[in-house]
Amino acid sequence: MDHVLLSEEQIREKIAELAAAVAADYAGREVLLVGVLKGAVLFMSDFARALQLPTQMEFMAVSSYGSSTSSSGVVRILKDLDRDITGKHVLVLEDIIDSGLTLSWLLKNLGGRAPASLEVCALLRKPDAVKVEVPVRYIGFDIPNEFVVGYGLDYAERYRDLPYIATLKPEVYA
Ligand SMILES: O=P(O)(O)OC[C@H]1O[C@H](OP(=O)(O)OP(=O)(O)O)[C@H](O)[C@@H]1O
Ligand code: HPA
Ligand SMILES: [Mg+2]
Repeated sequence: MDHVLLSEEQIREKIAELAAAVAADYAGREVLLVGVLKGAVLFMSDFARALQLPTQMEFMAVSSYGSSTSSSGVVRILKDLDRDITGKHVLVLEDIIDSGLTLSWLLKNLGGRAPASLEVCALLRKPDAVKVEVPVRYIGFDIPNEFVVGYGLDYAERYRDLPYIATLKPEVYA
């Protein structure tokens, strides 16, 4: 680990803010949260509890990084949604937008399934790494273009369990 970028408390406060914004915007509607596995699993679990609205949860697993620190650009569906989202208000929960390739692909894919609405809530975004612009309604933190781990984010499947977000020493992946 290099240094802690976002503490447990900073993450908790930000999730409360995001959940309040979503609750205000979606009042009176039922939201279908779609978590993108595996990275978004901790975010999904904390966000769903903070959100004071009736929600349902679905998960989709896609992978473009494998054990590398840069996106291959090739997105594979490892697990699809279990049900139809036609007519649903879908809010996609992502842990991070790095190149934007995963989300851009996912939004096209989900958009083709006729949801009533489709928005994104991402905890982290790296503005300097973006290769494709993706329309994102809710953003937690803009972070520097460094590889980060923790709070769901992995390097070669490790560190997802950390309760905070930290940068990884470059020599670990160089
Ligand atoms: O904007 P991008 O450059 O596409 O990167 C973001 C995506 O990469 C990570 O997933 P990963 O493929 O590592 O799968 P994982 O969540 O199972 O770790 C992350 O969880 C996002 O889904
Ligand atoms: O910085 C990152 N860390 C972990 N996983 C990731 N997937 C995209 N960017 C990252
Ligand atoms: Mg990963």
